[in-house]
Amino acid sequence: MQDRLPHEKGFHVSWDQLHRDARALAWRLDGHGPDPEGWRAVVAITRGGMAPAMIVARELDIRTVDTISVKSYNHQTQSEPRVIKFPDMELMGKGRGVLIVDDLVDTGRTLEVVRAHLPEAHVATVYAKPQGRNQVDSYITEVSQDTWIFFPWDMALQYVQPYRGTD
Ligand SMILES: O=P(O)(O)OC[C@H]1O[C@H](OP(=O)(O)OP(=O)(O)O)[C@H](O)[C@@H]1O
Ligand code: HPA
Ligand SMILES: [Mg+2]
Repeated sequence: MQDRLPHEKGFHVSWDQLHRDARALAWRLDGHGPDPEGWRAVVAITRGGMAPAMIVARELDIRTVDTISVKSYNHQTQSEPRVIKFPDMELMGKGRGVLIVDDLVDTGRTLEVVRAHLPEAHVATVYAKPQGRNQVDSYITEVSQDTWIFFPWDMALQYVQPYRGTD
């Protein structure tokens, strides 16, 4: 993470906001599957995609939920991202009718690798940055490239000094 920071701006997402945005994503996807019976499975990109994927699967009544895991770093040196855990590929096929869900797209490198294995799947993220936006079929909110998105699972409530400090 060190090499991704500092970003100029921070976009802090609460659990409540994430829930609303993931629901909005589900509603947007409803009825837009390639087949009349609707989306047949959700594949979450671990780990950040798991919370939004659960919310999307719940809203759209999809019971087949699987995961894909992509490793971008080898110890501390950056390497080509590769899949280290696949979903059930017999079930997923080329991805037709499958929703791939992640929390966000940044550079798009993660999605590029995932798409190569499930080329017919629909890729949906809750948030998107411009550099990776063309790797995503559906998203809810765009933030600028120099914004770091802070997710609720990476944050905690803590005391802050009043704006007008006391001496
Ligand atoms: O578009 P990219 O530049 O590839 O970045 C986006 C990916 O990076 C983050 O995951 P990360 O690899 O940090 O793992 P995590 O989900 O386990 O936190 C995020 O959850 C996306 O999956
Ligand atoms: O903006 C971000 N926030 C959290 N994780 C990330 N992984 C890549 N970009 C981001
Ligand atoms: Mg991730």
